[in-house]
Amino acid sequence: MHEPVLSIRGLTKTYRGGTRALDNVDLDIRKGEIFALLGPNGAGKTTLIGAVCGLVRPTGGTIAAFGHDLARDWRAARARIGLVPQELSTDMFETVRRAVTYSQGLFGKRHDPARIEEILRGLSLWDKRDTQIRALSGGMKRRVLIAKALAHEPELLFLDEPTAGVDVELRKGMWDQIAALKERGVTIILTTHYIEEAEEMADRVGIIRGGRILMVDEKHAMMERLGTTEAVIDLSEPLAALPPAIAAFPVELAGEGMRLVYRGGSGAGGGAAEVARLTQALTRTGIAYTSLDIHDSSLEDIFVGLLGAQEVSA
Ligand SMILES: Nc1ncnc2c1ncn2[C@@H]1O[C@H](COP(=O)(O)OP(=O)(O)OP(=O)(O)O)[C@@H](O)[C@H]1O
Repeated sequence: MHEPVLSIRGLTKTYRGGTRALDNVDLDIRKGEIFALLGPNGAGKTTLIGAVCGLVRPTGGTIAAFGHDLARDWRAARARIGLVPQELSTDMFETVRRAVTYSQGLFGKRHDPARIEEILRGLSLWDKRDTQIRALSGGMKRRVLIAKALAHEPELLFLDEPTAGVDVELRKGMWDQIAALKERGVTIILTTHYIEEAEEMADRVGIIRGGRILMVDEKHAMMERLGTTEAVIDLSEPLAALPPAIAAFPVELAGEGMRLVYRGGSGAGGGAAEVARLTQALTRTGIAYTSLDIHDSSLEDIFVGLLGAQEVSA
């Protein structure tokens, strides 16, 4: 495997007052991937990003980015990292172009107006280049944040809740922009509590809660390993009991004998393939059915199952 672009070991952060926001976090990020860090409010996502971007001073552990130890060689690493924070805190009276130009110079890059034009055009902000940021819509302000983060051409980009509170259309637009960055070879770490976002975008998913990483895996592997398939089969005639050939499947009889409910793992051997075998067994046993409805659990179901429904909606 390639050397990871980011390598975190034993990272711990205890805030003054005693809140342990990160608790012995180990994480490796691969070059070119989109990694989604998924967790409920207060899980430690922003603290983790802050520690890598030099905004939060860790209490313990090490962080290496592009082979540079952050504690010793911060500037060299930071120059290759971009951060899109949750909110714009400064620059309100600056024009879009001046704010992005300022960001370009922050980490030692030379002023490159052509590159700034390219970034602003790519984010549909070129028409607004001479507008003060305070006069922009919320969606445009978010795009300014992305433009600022891209101005010094980072190879690793953090997006902290990139689509929190934005409408569906804008969210899809953001996803397209993030996908385009990946195409250009940028490694992306995004935090979100929209599971749909992780499901749509991520190559790998890490689940964090209470400052601890509970699980890291390829999104597809996670869905396959932890996912389930449910099928509801409406029968033509009520059944008093399940014949043995049917009872061998993970099924239950419901709806006063008029309905079969299948629940199985969605991984290899289970899921749709097993439901197909079940329907064959029904036909062989002479049990007729009128409808079949099958669906796989989503990443959301898995997430809720892991964390508990209350926490996810918190
Ligand atoms: N500056 C601070 N001082 C003290 N405690 C803090 C500080 N910043 C964060 N915390 C606490 O650390 C924990 C983790 O917070 P963090 O903002 O990293 O979580 P998060 O996963 O980003 O949450 P959200 O999804 O709500 O943004 C929380 O309990 C929070 O209250």
